[in-house]
Amino acid sequence: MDLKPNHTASVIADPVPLSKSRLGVPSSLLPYSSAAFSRNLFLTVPWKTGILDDVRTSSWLDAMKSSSPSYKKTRCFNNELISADTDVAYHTWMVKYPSALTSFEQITSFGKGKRIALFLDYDGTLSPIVDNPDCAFMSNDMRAAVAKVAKHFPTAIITGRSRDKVYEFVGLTDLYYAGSHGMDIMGPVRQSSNDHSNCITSTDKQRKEVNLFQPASEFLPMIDEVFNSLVNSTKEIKGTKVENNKFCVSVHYRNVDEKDWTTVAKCVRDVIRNYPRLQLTHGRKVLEVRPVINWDKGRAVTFLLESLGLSNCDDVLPIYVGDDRTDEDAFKVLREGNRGYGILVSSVPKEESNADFSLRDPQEVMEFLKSLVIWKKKSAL
Ligand SMILES: O=P(O)(O)OC[C@H]1O[C@H](O[C@H]2O[C@H](CO)[C@@H](O)[C@H](O)[C@H]2O)[C@H](O)[C@@H](O)[C@@H]1O
Repeated sequence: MDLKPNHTASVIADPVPLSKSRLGVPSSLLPYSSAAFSRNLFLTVPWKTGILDDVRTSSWLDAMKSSSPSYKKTRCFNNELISADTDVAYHTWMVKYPSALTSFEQITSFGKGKRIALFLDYDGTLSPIVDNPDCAFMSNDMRAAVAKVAKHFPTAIITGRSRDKVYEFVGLTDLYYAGSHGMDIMGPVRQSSNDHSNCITSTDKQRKEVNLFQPASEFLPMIDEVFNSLVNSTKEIKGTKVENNKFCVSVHYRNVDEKDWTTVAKCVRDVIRNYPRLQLTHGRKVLEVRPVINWDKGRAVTFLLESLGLSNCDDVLPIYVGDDRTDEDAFKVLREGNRGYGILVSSVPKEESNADFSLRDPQEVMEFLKSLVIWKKKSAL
């Protein structure tokens, strides 16, 4: 792994045991699952009422625990520790979500004569999961692969991180970036994007004209306030890290002793109970506080396709690669109406996904990106 010098970040696999709930999360805790979509961007969250709070906290804990290893790690494979049981389960799971590498011909034969648009998640997809979120560097090889693929296909990174932070990690200019789970999009200038309020024309770091779309801009002061409260309320819990992702806040508990997870959950609950317009979602050992608006990574994909002039075209094949629960919104958008392919990155079996294919880890993601470039070059001959 080609990590930046002076940082020794160990790569972590996040086995999620299969359970009755979807992707290991009680369905009530999935993003937007209990929320009715309103006509505008704002949603109501019926479960945020006082009497349910204690129950909620224990559900939060269930969800937090569901992302921790529950079986013995026995063997090393591809830099990851996995169990023999998981290995069998993984191969069974792959029948439903076949490898995008072994299915490469199927993907490209469908993509023949079509314009491919690529959407890539960052953490766990382009960079391995590591203990310290500030050290989640992508390798130089991966950076080169992303740079090459972006020369051949319109490519966007869609991440839960702040847009500035992910740009700092990726450092490539030929891409589009959507931060804060799609709530902060810097994309190409297109007339159609102007239909959206909160969309302004701006310039990027290269002084190129771009469209900036921030549907949750009014939440900025609230998010800052909540970030400060969470930093303060969790400061005594060893290992907690609170990250300001501009339009959302991440509370990491990866490095917190499991006996203190209840305390983390309580701190978050106690802060957000004062903010009915904020909601909680779960990621990989992280609690994420975000505005209650009808916007997610799926909406960001639709928005970017529109901005690129690639929506409602039969000759376009969007491909989204991601590893997390929030990526399911994007997989769903592509699955509905057979618009494109979703590829779930996971080295362990997960529950039902809207993805079509899988890749084991960022290394395989890189192979997939390289294969796309080779295929594109060959088909141009
Ligand atoms: O949408 P993504 O690009 O996948 O971002 C989701 C969250 O990723 C980061 O946290 C995760 O990766 C960290 C580094 O490997 C890891 O330490 C943490 O446990 C993971 O949850 C990021 O720090 C979050 O802000 C993002 O929301």
